[in-house]
Formats: sequence, structure tokens, C-alpha cells
Amino acid sequence: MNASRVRFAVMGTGRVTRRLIADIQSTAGATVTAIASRSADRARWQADCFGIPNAVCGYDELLRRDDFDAVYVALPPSLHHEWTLASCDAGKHVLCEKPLAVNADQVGEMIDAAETRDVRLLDATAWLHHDRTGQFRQWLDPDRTTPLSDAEDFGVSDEPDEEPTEPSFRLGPLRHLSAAVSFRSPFQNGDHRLDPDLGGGCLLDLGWYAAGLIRFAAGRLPQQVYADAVDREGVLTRVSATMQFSNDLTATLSCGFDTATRKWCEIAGEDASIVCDDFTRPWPDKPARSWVHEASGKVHSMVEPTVPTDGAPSVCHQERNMIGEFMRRIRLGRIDEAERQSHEQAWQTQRILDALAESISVGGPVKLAVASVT
Ligand SMILES: NC(=O)C1=CN([C@@H]2O[C@H](COP(=O)(O)OP(=O)(O)OC[C@H]3O[C@@H](n4cnc5c(N)ncnc54)[C@H](OP(=O)(O)O)[C@@H]3O)[C@@H](O)[C@H]2O)C=CC1
Ligand SMILES: O=C1CO[C@H](CO)[C@@H](O)[C@@H]1O
Repeated sequence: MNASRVRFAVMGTGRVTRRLIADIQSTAGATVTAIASRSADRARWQADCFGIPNAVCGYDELLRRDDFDAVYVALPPSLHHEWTLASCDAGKHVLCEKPLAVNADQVGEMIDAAETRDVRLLDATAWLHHDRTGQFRQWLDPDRTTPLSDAEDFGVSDEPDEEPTEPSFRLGPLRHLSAAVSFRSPFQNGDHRLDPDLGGGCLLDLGWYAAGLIRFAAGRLPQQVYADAVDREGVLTRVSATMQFSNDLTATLSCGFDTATRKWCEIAGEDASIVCDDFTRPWPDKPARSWVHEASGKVHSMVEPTVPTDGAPSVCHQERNMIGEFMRRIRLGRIDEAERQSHEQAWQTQRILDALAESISVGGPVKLAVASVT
């Protein structure tokens, strides 16, 4: 690898590929040198669209090349495991689309393969790399009191303060987490999201985000889950679930293909809660915002640190942040704590999804054993 550039190759020519190729090409130090498709024509067409020098027919054929360092696996979920293992075997770093696989056993094998070959593996869950998520991470620190100097206050309660208080907040002990992610009928017949054999269904496609948010905020697995689903012709189209964690923490999850767009979450502590209506990706015309609701009734509107408060759209680009972090790990040349945490986040997210799927299938609660992949 050239020390200053990371060369990517892409597997697949679908919807997400088109977006992420542009993001890779606009990330400093990254370049796309090859794209592979099952069809030579599609590979050529996509390569021409993006000025990619090499169009390759077949993913196997791609992995025989030595002119790239990392593979971006942008295939339907059921193919992530196979092509991540093959890429690791070929000594390539892997940026793999979400859901990382179709079950936690597969994720465990993918992590093992990456560790054995000493290559980097990252799931392309971009919201985890947004600056606003970095803010949430800080606010979640139980010992932290966060100053409110940057908040745009509104909706102040009618209750007068008994004595003047410092402008700051803390979440206090976490009590409830909630996340809902859905889109209304966005897919055509034939889309992998509607094909159970390709890892379709809203639980894997969108539950990945909602369960991921809950795992991110809790920092651990639930002890028990219960889920209910609407199943249309073998495809899960709506799922709702409850979860119980240790230390008196509960959670609710909702995802589906048949409601208006929802991508919100609430992280509720005893003293304050964080509310965010677009955690997976900020609405395009808004800065990345969230709200802090205090137990007193005060509400504070928060914006990410790098964004001016004049309402200008967010300047943070979560995909470029993610690609940049993946490249940092590649250049480091060994697994570090940040990568271990990503692996744990991905594996535990997939374990939650497995437990929810099992609960839907048995029609009752499912217990989870505490475990760690790292
Ligand atoms: N991170 C994000 O924001 C997003 C992530 N995703 C994720 O990215 C992945 C791909 O999604 P998306 O791009 O929307 O999917 P598409 O169906 O648009 O593209 C998938 C590509 O995979 C290749 N492929 C290989 N085998 C098959 C097969 N048996 N059936 C269908 N396609 C196949 C095809 O490329 P070819 O035949 O040319 O090789 C196809 O273009 C999914 O895991 C999805 O969850 C999707 C959207 C956003
Ligand atoms: O990850 C994703 C982002 O949102 C899409 C909805 O438009 C999902 O279906 C997709 O897989």
C-alpha cells in the first residue's frame, strides 16, 4: 500500500454503491481502482460513470488482483459473510455494508477471519461516525456533567428555579432507550429487502439501525427480549419489541417497511433524556440536531459542535468520517481498541437481532447469555 493513499475496490453495482463510491472518491487519500459486478457490462458502465480504471466481471476475479488494499462489500446481506471471508483470505481490508451478516455466528466468523489475517473489518454503519454521535457518547458518560453553553434554549418550564443553577445537564442513571426506523414501501419487487433468501425483511435492513442505537447507548446486551411482527408472504414488514437489561434499564424498538419515514431515538436517564429525530442520517435541510429534556421540564436544542447555530445544513459528512476512520485503522497496521469496540458493537447488534427473530418465531420472550466477541 502506498502510505498516503488507500486503494479501494468495490463489489456490487447497486443503489448504495453509487453513493459510497462518490464518498470514497471525495475522501482525502482514498481512491477507487476497481469495481466488480456479476455482469461485465454493468461493471464497465459503473466504472465509466465514476472514472474507475478497472471494470471486473466476477467477485472472485476481483480478488485475484493486487492493485487495491481494501474491498467495499456492497452486496445483499446474505452474501456479506461469504465475500468478507474471501476478501480476508485474499489479504484485503473490508468495509462491509450493514447488516454485517444475517446472524451473529456469521459475524463472529467474519471478525475471526479479519483477526487471523490481520486485516481491518468495519461495518458501513455511518451514523456511528457522525460528530453528533460523538456528542451522544460523551453525554452517556455517567460521571459527566455537560455544560449547556452551546444550547439554544426554548420551551422553558413554568416552574421558577428555586435557586439559580449552573447551565449544565447530566443524564443520570439510564432507564429507557427507544429507537424507531422505518420507510414506507420504498422497494420494488425483486429487491433483496423483500427476499428472505438474500437476508430481506425490515428486521435486518432497518432493525440493524434501531438495535444498534440501543446497544450503543446501553453498551451491553439485553438480558431478555420479546418481539412481535407483521409478516407478509414470509417477509417481516413491521417489528416491535421490548427489551430488559441489567440495572433496571428497558428498551423499545420499532422498524418497518410500511410507515412514514422514522429515524428517531430517545435515550432516557433519570435526570435528563436525549431526543433525536434523525439519528441514522440528519434530514438534508437541517443541521444535525438533538434535544435534551431535563426532569425539570426544561428543553434544550443542541447542535453538533462544528455547525454554526444559524440553521445552515450539517457540515459533518458521516460517510467520509467513516471512510476516514477505516483508513486510519488500515494505516495503523494493527487492531486497536476502536476496532475492537466496533466489532463488539456489530456482534452484539446482530445478537439482539437474532434474539428478536427467535422471539418472533417462538412467540414468546427470549433470554440472552452475556458474552463478548473480543
Ligand atoms: N449504509 C447505508 O446507508 C445503506 C446500506 N445499504 C446496504 O447495502 C447493501 C446493498 O444494498 P443496495 O445497494 O440497496 O442493493 P442493490 O440491490 O441495489 O444492489 C446490490 C448489488 O449486489 C449485487 N448482487 C450480487 N448478487 C446479487 C443477488 N443475488 N441479488 C441481487 N443483487 C446481487 C448486484 O450487483 P452486480 O450484479 O452488478 O454484481 C447488485 O447491484 C445491503 O446490505 C443494504 O442493507 C443499502 C442502502 C443504504
Ligand atoms: O440502510 C439503508 C438506508 O435506508 C434505506 C431505506 O431507504 C434502507 O432500506 C437501506 O438498506
